[in-house]
Amino acid sequence: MSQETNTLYPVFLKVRNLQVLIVGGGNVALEKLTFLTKSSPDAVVEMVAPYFREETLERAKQYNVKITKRRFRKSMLKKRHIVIATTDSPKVNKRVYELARKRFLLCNIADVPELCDFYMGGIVTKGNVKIAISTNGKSPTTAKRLRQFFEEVIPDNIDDLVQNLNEYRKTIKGDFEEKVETLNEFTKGLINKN
Ligand SMILES: C[C@@]1(CC(=O)O)C2=NC(=C\c3[nH]c(c(CCC(=O)O)c3CC(=O)O)Cc3[nH]c(c(CC(=O)O)c3CCC(=O)O)/C=C3\N/C(=C\2)[C@@H](CCC(=O)O)[C@]3(C)CC(=O)O)/[C@H]1CCC(=O)O
Ligand SMILES: NC(=O)c1ccc[n+]([C@@H]2O[C@H](COP(=O)([O-])OP(=O)(O)OC[C@H]3O[C@@H](n4cnc5c(N)ncnc54)[C@H](O)[C@@H]3O)[C@@H](O)[C@H]2O)c1
Repeated sequence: MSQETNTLYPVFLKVRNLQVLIVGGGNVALEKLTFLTKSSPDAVVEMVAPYFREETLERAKQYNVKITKRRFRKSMLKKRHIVIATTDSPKVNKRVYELARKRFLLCNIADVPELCDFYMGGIVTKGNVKIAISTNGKSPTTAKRLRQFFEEVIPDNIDDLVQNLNEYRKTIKGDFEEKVETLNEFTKGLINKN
């Protein structure tokens, strides 16, 4: 039996430097906006839809998200890096996807894996440490449960280790290779109990 492998390549985007458009303002839009801003409160986002849920408007206000109350238009893809479509019209979602592809924009049609250039993942954040989880689009529920599991088991003070090593690395003398060796020697006990 051949085992499937996840070949997606994860990256950690500086969304404060990117222009993100969310098409739609309903339940799914709120869910995507919530996870996006939870992980990246500094994301630069605009939302376009004729109708917005009250909770979406509240969340948007909290995170300086620009609200545009009208139907999606092609011109709204100008000067955009990423577009996420969440409308209840498969036709509109498909159009967003096709226009985005033409412009080489990264596109996610929420909950429609075949119309996604990337997937949103489960995300665990502890200070400077962030873990992103994907099930290759196969089981969002598993991604959510794994996220909850790692939120529990990763100690809140994991960031102290990062901060301390960041300080320590500034004090080490020597060339690049010596520094790498010192840092590796210093931390090897973290994974090898012997
Ligand atoms: C991780 C997370 C992030 C986020 O949403 O930002 C995320 N989905 C989450 C939850 C969730 N979504 C759904 C359920 C109900 C259970 C279920 O239906 O399975 C639950 C669970 C729940 O809510 O309990 C519905 C759903 N989602 C997709 C489909 C279509 C399909 O699978 O074919 C359907 C069916 C729609 C329908 O019935 O029509 C598809 C996608 N959802 C993804 C991401 C991408 C793959 C991620 C991966 O590789 O694992 C992908 C491919 C595209 C995308 O949307 O990016 C977030 C958890 C965040 C957290 O808690 O930390
Ligand atoms: N609610 C869920 O949890 C859920 C789960 C799985 C699948 N879905 C599916 O996802 C889709 C969206 O669900 P929802 O609950 O967010 O719907 P919703 O009715 O809450 O929101 C739909 C949004 O799309 C907007 N919209 C419609 N036409 C538009 C256009 N031309 N341009 C811009 N925006 C437009 C509406 O104004 C509204 O803001 C539906 O097809 C639904 O069946 C929803």
